[in-house]
Amino acid sequence: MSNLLEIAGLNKRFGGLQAVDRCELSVREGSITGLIGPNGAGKTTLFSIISGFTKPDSGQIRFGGRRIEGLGAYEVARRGLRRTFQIPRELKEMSVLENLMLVPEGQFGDRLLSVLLPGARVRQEEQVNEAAAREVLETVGLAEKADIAAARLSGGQKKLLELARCLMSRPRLMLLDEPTAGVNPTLIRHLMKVMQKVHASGITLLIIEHNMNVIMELCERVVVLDRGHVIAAGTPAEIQQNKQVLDAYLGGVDA
Ligand SMILES: Nc1ncnc2c1ncn2[C@@H]1O[C@H](COP(=O)(O)OP(=O)(O)OP(=O)(O)O)[C@@H](O)[C@H]1O
Repeated sequence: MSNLLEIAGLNKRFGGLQAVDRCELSVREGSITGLIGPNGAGKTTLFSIISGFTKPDSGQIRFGGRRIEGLGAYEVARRGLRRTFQIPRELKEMSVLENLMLVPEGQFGDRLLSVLLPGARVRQEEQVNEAAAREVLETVGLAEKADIAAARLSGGQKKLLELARCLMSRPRLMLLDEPTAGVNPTLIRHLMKVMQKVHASGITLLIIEHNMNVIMELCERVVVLDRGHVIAAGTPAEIQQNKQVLDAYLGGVDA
């Protein structure tokens, strides 16, 4: 299996803090890869850099064989790489369905050109968009909530909506930032099934997760970050027994 994402020598400093430090990481096409590490290890910063929200100081990122470091978030997303956020970013007053329908880019209806086009074409595109949004809601199990305001969803349901928004554009690679954090155990089970379904549909997943049960069950490969640097990579079983990984976690616990 070839690598869909390859990161080499990546660095990012915030003032006196080296948040990402000579980071080397790869994600195989078609895999579910876990990204773990103690609090403050640099996981979210790494996601922000990969997805074009934060500029790295140096280093290379290849996605599908092409360099993407330094591209903006819009351009990275257009190439098929999307991320979710730890804290869901739904538009609260809009319905769940509308939240999804806003995602696709380059719709005729959005462009100035649409003023010049017959309305029927815009309406036809809206219908296609709505059908796609309903299908995504079906996939994540939110179909019954389509018409309620996003603000009325529970915390766990907002996590599902965040994932659904990411799914709307059918990316090649999805970066999921703590998809199960703050979610009750029943909904965690459901979220895991959704992630497996998304993966089975052909999307590669890189997941930041603190819940080790989720990592162990979902991921075929786990990468461990500590102080911005990758200290280990391997199967979940290998990682569980890695002394350097245990030390990294215990090092963060106050005696
Ligand atoms: N914009 C920023 N400015 C300054 N420091 C930052 C910024 N973003 C992150 N940091 C710092 O960089 C370090 C890495 O943070 P990051 O959020 O990437 O870690 P993390 O591994 O995702 O942590 P957690 O598991 O707690 O979410 C932390 O010390 C954090 O305080």
